[in-house]
Amino acid sequence: MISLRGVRKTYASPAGPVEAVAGVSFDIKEGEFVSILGPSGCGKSTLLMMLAGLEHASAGTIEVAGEPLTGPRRDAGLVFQDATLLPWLSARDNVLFPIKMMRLEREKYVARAEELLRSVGLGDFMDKRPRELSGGMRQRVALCRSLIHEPSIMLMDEPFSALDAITRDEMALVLLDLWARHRKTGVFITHSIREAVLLSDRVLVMTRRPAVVVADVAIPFARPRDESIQDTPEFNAIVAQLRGMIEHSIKAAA
Ligand SMILES: Nc1ncnc2c1ncn2[C@@H]1O[C@H](COP(=O)(O)OP(=O)(O)OP(=O)(O)O)[C@@H](O)[C@H]1O
Repeated sequence: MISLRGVRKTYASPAGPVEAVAGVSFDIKEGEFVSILGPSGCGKSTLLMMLAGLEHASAGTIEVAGEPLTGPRRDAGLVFQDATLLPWLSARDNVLFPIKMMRLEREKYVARAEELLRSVGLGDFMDKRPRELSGGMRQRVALCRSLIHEPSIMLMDEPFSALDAITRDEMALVLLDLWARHRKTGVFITHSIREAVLLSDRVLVMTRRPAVVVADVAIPFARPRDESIQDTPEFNAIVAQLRGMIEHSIKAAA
């Protein structure tokens, strides 16, 4: 579904070129959920922006569904760290906002918006404005908004990192459930190793900037999964293995 070959990104800056991503290659199969872990500032967001078609690669190729990526794609749903909801719209209308932007027929999507909101526990909050919702609720709305137009890919850049620890754990379970229902191809950027292991089929580990992928770890737990897998020795062994890889990649680059 997604294929990267030798993808590089160099930004121009007043202090000279900044090489953010230095030759990344990997494939993601249809329906696979892949997390990307790496040290802060290593180029993860840059990689996601390139996958979204919002940044051009300086070199290399990105293909989505067999076609070279040349710009933003309609069949991708995006979720960022901030929910970025429009304050004057209700939760329902925020979810429906991409439909308006794409000039699709609103009435065809209202039932889907409401079903999505119910599925993340916001059935009683559809008419609320963002200021009447908690941070976790706002991010639930953002998840629903990313799915409203039935995209085949979900691209998520640290969607839970602005939330408190308890809400964050809750949101990982909301996403696990949402993903089980909709089975999109998912790319998830996170700093949380546990979150990555809980949610993913594979975890890619990146080095410090300029980033390359140093490890590609399969997560063997069967689906559907629930939170109880986090208490198993197997889960904790993978978390420890990934933590070791990240520490090693930071030291190696230092
Ligand atoms: N538009 C830009 N112009 C110049 N440099 C940039 C630009 N965007 C990002 N960078 C630089 O590229 C590098 C990678 O940034 P990026 O945001 O992709 O990292 P990240 O891994 O997502 O970071 P974090 O985990 O802290 O969110 C950083 O050194 C950053 O300063």
